[in-house]
Amino acid sequence: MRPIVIVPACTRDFGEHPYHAAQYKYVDAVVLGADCAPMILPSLGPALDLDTMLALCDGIMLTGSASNVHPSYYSEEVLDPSLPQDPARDQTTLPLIREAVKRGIPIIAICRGFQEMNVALGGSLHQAVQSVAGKFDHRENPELGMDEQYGDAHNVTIVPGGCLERMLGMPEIPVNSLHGQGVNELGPGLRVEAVAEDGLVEAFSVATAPGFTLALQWHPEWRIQHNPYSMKMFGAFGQACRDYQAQKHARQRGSA
Ligand SMILES: N[C@@H](CCC(=O)NCCCC(=O)O)C(=O)O
Repeated sequence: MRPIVIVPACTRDFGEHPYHAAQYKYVDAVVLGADCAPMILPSLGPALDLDTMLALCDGIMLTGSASNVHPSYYSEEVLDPSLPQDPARDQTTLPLIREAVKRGIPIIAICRGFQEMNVALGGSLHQAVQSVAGKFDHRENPELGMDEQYGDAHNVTIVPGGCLERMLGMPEIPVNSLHGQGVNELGPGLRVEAVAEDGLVEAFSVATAPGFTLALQWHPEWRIQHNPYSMKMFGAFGQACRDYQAQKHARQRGSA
């Protein structure tokens, strides 16, 4: 059986009705990149039976989203109220992340997922990176086509000795960039794995976590099979999910 990877949904309105939604490319990446079985998790917030869902899963993928993590979670006021938020997703993923890290459940986090992981674990964000002295504008140009928006935008330097360097074996890789927010303070116990040319943190892992953790500001899920770096990262995540699943089944047999 393939490991089950839960993918927390965003809340989106389609017509008059709110939906729990996840984009195809993230769900596809779990299959094509990690060879795992994706399961979209409704963003029920406090109504979610966290214990049951975490007992079911063998991994978690936190997706990107146009919505921002509410800044009250890192003690700030909303800077730009015109930008979208997703309180239901915040109320679902922030406690989910803390509990999953504690249990050693493998996590891969992308863009908004990267940001909510940092906030969940005690960090803070720049609400508008482009307004920070010395930082580039990391947003995509919405007037361009999708292939250009998700094309290479800048390089990231891979920090020597980290898990990302072990996965990729490269000192630097090109990445895409579609975000207006970014890491300000990194949460305690988080390890920088890659930085952009302007010094912005672009990847981290949880040094104190018992399990696999990899959080990426860029989008490896985009046309994943055409990007060898993305396939290596998702391959490592998938293997971590298989290892976690085997250990969980061994524990269950041991207690049977
Ligand atoms: N809203 C945050 C995170 C941006 C993000 O996740 N962008 C990707 C949205 C589209 C997709 O999922 O591919 C920010 O602006 O920093």
